[in-house]
Amino acid sequence: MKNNYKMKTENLNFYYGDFKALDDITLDFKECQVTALIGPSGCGKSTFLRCLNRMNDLIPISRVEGKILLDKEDIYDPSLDVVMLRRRVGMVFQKPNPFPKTIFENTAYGLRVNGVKDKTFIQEKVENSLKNAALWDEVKDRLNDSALGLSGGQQQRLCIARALAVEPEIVLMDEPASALDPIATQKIEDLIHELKKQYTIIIVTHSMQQAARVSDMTAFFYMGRLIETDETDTLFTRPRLKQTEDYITGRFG
Ligand SMILES: Nc1ncnc2c1ncn2[C@@H]1O[C@H](COP(=O)(O)OP(=O)(O)OP(=O)(O)O)[C@@H](O)[C@H]1O
Repeated sequence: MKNNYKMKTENLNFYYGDFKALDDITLDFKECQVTALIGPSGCGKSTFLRCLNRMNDLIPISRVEGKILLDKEDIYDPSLDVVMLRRRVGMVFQKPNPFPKTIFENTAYGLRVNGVKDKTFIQEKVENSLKNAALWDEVKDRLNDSALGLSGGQQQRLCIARALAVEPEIVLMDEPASALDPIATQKIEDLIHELKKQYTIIIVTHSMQQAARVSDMTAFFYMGRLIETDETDTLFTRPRLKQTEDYITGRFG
């Protein structure tokens, strides 16, 4: 039987030392949908996102309780291969972070790390990933130039191409457009619309307008708790809780 979710958290708690940053979060993400995580600064959105591909493992004082399922598999199961998890659940960060390498090598990076040697395969993947990230036409004649010479918006699309090259199933995006100008932001938003045909996307955004434009579902966090989640149209027009209404109408946060 097919799951009705691609990924799911069950009663997730997360601690930085004694500080409980996430409190009892149960939330699911459906395949090929975009889910936006919104809420005031410090409410735990990025912490939650980073739990989903175990990026928080790198923080020594951190501790997780509860379950996170990818399909039916618990991603915190000791037998799980974390490198494989991060291949399946890719991530794009707030600030574009290309490596000081060529555009081609940035895109091919994950394939090389995963031991792929076939040159033709790598070339095809690089081209496809750059096309999927809506960057190919702008860079196809300078694939061997440094990625650091690209504009901020181009660098961010390159980081998206790099994430796509290893064929993830889920793409996590932590405020992917917050460092970009309105035109570059629009390109990333258009891209998200295209990508959701193939990928499950979870995006943290500070912009409620952006959440309303790009997402199918929205989850509102406040002080480490999931307050309300619903279809985006419903959450923004008919929130069930006063706290959500106050936030989306700008009365706090
Ligand atoms: N490495 C860390 N060590 C200790 N506390 C942390 C760490 N990272 C985040 N926190 C704390 O956890 C809480 C949640 O932070 P988080 O960055 O997840 O919030 P956020 O909603 O993404 O905020 P913002 O919108 O400002 O990015 C905050 O109180 C923050 O200070």
